[in-house]
Amino acid sequence: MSNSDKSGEGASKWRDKYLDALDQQEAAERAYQEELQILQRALVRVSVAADGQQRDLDAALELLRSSIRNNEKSRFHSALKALDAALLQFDDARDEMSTSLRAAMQSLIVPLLAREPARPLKKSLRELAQEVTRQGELLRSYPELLARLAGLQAEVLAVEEVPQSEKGGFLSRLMGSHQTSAAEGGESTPVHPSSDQPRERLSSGKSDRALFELNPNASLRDSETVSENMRNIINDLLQSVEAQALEPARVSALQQRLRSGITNADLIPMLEEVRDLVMAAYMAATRTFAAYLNEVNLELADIYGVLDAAVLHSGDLQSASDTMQADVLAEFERLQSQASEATDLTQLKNQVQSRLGSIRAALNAYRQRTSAAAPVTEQLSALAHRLKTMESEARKNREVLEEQRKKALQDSLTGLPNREAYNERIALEAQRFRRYGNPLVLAVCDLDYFKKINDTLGHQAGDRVLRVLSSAINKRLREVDFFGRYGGEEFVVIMPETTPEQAYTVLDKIRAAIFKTDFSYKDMPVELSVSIGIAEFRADDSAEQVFERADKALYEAKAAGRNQCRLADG
Ligand SMILES: Nc1nc2c(ncn2[C@@H]2O[C@H](COP(=O)(O)OP(=O)(O)OP(=O)(O)O)[C@@H](O)[C@H]2O)c(=O)[nH]1
Repeated sequence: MSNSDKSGEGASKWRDKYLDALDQQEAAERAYQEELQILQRALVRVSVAADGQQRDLDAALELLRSSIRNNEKSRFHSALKALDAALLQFDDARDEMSTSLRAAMQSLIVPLLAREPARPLKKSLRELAQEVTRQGELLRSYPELLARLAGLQAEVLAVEEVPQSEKGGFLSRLMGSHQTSAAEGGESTPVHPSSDQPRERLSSGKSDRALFELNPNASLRDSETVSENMRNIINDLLQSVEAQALEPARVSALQQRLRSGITNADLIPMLEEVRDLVMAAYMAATRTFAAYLNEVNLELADIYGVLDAAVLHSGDLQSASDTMQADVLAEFERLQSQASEATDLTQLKNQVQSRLGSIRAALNAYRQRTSAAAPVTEQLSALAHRLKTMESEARKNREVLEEQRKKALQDSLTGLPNREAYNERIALEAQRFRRYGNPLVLAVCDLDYFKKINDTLGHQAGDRVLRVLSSAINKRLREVDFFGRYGGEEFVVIMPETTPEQAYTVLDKIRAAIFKTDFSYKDMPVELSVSIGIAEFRADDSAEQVFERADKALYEAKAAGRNQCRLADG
């Protein structure tokens, strides 16, 4: 190849390379322009969304938008600088605002706490104060925090206005009454914090908390409708109650309320009602099943009686079988001895044939004697087999049922009877008290400063404290006393045949013993103490009224410094 050919080839290679590079450059340019446009559009949208927060910020955002719209590069840079400064200012202003909002919220909560509201209300207020400290930096959390504060404030103030006689029992307010009033049951009556029904006020205060427990990201606007998912779950629960044909009117009223759409404000009172219905349905189903098992047991006992008699009457079958076995064995023995004595094969063959004939005859005789009775015997043995299976199934069912019942009435953390078990027992004891008038005492115990234990050592330590405390109290009470976990760090003691003074002596000893207990968690000593409120049953008292008095005495014990017992006022 000549030199000029070589240089022509080299030039064309370089041209191709140059054209390729040019194509790549153009493609990169196009991509860059597209990305730039996307960024500009996004910037404009964000700036529109951020409008209206603050005047300086709005002006900086408008400057930025117009520089983008008119494609003015130099203005774009100065607009970015102005925006930066406005944002810093805005941040400071927002911090200031959240600090002053936080202070304002706390200054609203403190006077409410100073009014010494009932313990559950006090708890809710304290929790709210903590949440304000925790979440107070987020301006968007204020609508929810304010709604909670408004609800609690209404409760505190309204409780003070409602005369004692109209308040209803603490228990019924806390647990939710089993009977709903016409207003409560009304189709679309929204349950609002400002409602003047004491139970509803309390429930709605709890609603907010419970909602957050269900979904920490939940928005708590009372007027928001509840999600379809949640409505379906409630509906499923109602259907399971409906299947038990229990309180059909109440169930269909709830279903109708659900269909017409419920808001967050309605949710918790409704869930409380559904919970009561489901519990009642479960208990009713348990009772029905237990009654059925009882009937099966009685029937089994009857059938066994009949079988026993049949076995007695089948004595002749047994003797037929014995005769047949004896005949067959005798024939075999004869066969054996003849076989050993036989001198030739033909003789042996004849002897075997004759003996086999005898065995066949014995078997035939047995078959004839038993053939008449055979169907009855087979039926009896099939029946016995079926009965055995039924009996073992019934026993298993009984065990499962017993297990379920135990679980439903037991607190899983401490193994103590739970609030449902307390409800059953207190109703029984109150009935006995009304009939016989023997002294009956109810005490409410509450661990002191439990929150501090949880906060400093963690929930696991708290749980261990609850278990230790439960067994420490339980082992010091009599068999006839009832000791259960009412909820959280609160326990209840029912002491039948006991005067308040006797109860005081026993419980104060227990209190002192707990205070002396050396408890430590991971080598850290933890001081434990309890406060106890004690109240006796008086004529015409309901269990709720006595609970309320005991709880009030407990509150006084707490206020007087904790680690003490207090008798409710006469
Ligand atoms: N570890 C644990 N903590 C629980 C349980 N149930 C409730 N608690 C906590 O118990 C604490 C109760 O706190 P508070 O009502 O403020 O009562 P306290 O700190 O004992 O204060 P006083 O009763 O006034 O002496 C809360 O922090 C609850 O979270 C539980 O099952 N396990």
